[in-house]
Amino acid sequence: MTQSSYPLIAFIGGGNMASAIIGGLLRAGRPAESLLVVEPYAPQRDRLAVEFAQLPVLAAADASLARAALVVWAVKPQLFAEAAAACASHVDQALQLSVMAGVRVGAIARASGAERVVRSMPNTPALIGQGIAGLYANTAVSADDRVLVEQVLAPTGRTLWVEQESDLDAVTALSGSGPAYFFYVVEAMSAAGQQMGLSEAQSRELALATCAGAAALALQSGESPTLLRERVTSKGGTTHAAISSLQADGVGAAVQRAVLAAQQRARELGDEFGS
Ligand SMILES: NC(=O)C1=CN([C@@H]2O[C@H](COP(=O)(O)OP(=O)(O)OC[C@H]3O[C@@H](n4cnc5c(N)ncnc54)[C@H](O)[C@@H]3O)[C@@H](O)[C@H]2O)C=CC1
Ligand SMILES: O=C(O)[C@@H]1CCC=N1
Repeated sequence: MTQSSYPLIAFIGGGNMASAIIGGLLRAGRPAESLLVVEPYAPQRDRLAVEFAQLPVLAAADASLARAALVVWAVKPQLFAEAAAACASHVDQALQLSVMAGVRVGAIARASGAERVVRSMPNTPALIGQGIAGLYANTAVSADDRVLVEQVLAPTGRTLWVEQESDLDAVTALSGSGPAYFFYVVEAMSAAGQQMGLSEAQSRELALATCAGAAALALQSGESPTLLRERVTSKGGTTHAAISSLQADGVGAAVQRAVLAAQQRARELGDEFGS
């Protein structure tokens, strides 16, 4: 592909999530000049300049945004309306891709003036190319648009399309917020390691390597987590003692309640920002 044959991608907001996608695209060989970022916060612009040489970054929206085939919304949901007001007159012909939690396609179409909108819900492992992003497209989005979105997100990890926009609230609760649940469990396992006399570094290494290995085993074997758990659990052994303790404390139900609380919050955010 020649440099000029790459459709221009504009990012509104150049923070964590935008950086994860930009880093993936550059690593995959996309030229920096085929990207454009609007980032009003000067220290963040400096960080982008250090991390991504040659990346064109604007301090404010201007008419050059009109060249973008794809506009990626990567601001905090609370700042979307303000950011959209500054960009709408330049971006209304482009395909819109949002990574914002809770802002629904209707609100994005209205504020950007654009017809074609894809909402995505990525997660932070996108930073190392191991994320998973849920995707939802409105009816104006074409098959070619979907392919472009998949290409843009591919370097950050997997993608999964959902048919109902409301399913993105479940995706947000499960995989969007999910890395935090995992870190919470690792924190608790590491604390227990230290309580038993291991050092902080030893505890963390053992907990993280175990979780990474267990996830890789589950993914590669394709076997159910229940079967894999039962295979670790010897009758009358140590795992049985631990799982019995978790069950007595109602940890499984507590995790389910936590995920449903996140889904409820995702719905509330959607209602807040309008449909
Ligand atoms: N952090 C996470 O785990 C996930 C975050 N998200 C979503 O991604 C979005 C971005 O999150 P982060 O990258 O973590 O936030 P961030 O705060 O790192 O990045 C947002 C950037 O937008 C910039 N900004 C503020 N006002 C702007 C404007 N008017 N025009 C252009 N840029 C503006 C800020 O200066 C900041 O650099 C949020 O909507 C969040 O819901 C989605 C999935 C996971
Ligand atoms: O906590 C949040 O609202 C965002 C969405 C998913 C992860 N972080």
